[in-house]
Amino acid sequence: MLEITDLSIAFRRYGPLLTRRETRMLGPLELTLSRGEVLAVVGASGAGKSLLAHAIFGVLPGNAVVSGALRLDGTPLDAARQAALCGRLMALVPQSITHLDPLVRAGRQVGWAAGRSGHARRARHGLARDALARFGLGPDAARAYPHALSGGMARRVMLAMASVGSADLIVADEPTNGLDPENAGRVLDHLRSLADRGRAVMMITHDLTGALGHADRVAILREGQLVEIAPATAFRGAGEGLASPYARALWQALPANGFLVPVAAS
Ligand SMILES: Nc1ncnc2c1ncn2[C@@H]1O[C@H](COP(=O)(O)OP(=O)(O)OP(=O)(O)O)[C@@H](O)[C@H]1O
Ligand code: NI
Repeated sequence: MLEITDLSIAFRRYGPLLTRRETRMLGPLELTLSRGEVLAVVGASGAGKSLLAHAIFGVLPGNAVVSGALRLDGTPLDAARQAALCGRLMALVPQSITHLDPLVRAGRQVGWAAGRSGHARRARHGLARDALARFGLGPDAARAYPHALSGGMARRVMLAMASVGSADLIVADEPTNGLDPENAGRVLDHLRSLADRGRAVMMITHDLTGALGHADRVAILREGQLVEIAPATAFRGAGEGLASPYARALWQALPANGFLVPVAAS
């Protein structure tokens, strides 16, 4: 469904005497995402995970220089199409909870998202209520303004917004940050069920263990480079099924695998 070819992102900086420099932060990389699939994107802080998400939605800052090609269902995904499809055919769960409108009650914002995705006005309220309930939020949360929500509650409101419509492509940037294990499990299960119903899900996370139980494939980013894309089933044993030393080191460093210090990483 989504094809990313030769994608690079650099940032323009101005140096002394009006010199201009570009620093590459991501890529070049290739990535595909199919319907029915959960692709986890894993990497350390600063690896470029959010940049990848923002490139797909066309919401990078003005000093970003993007090259490469994105295609959605075989058609180029250019800026006009990104703007037209965002919140309809494709939905982003942003990493930062500041994306909620501070002046609007949470339930109403989920209702707006339902409206943007094409639902009739009279259906929005019920859809918003159901979407919030899926993530364990009741009427009190729906009535609250964002400042009165905890970080984890705000994140669940954003998840409800992204899943209230019928987006075919859902990109969730750190969807379980700030959530307790029960709610985190609920979120991962719901993302999995969206894929099982034929959507394509990209799940960005620091949490390799949480991702493995729910993802089909895992893409590993390191300092802007795509180190490896491995099936989730390759993360077992001593990581013999993984091609790169870095992926093996990440796997071996997990608590369940004995906290091996990733000395082998290169
Ligand atoms: N507007 C910007 N201008 C310059 N550099 C930027 C900008 N936005 C991001 N970067 C740089 O790009 C790199 C990747 O950032 P990104 O937000 O994608 O990381 P991340 O993998 O999502 O990290 P985290 O897990 O902390 O969210 C970082 O080094 C960051 O400093
Ligand atoms: Ni990020």
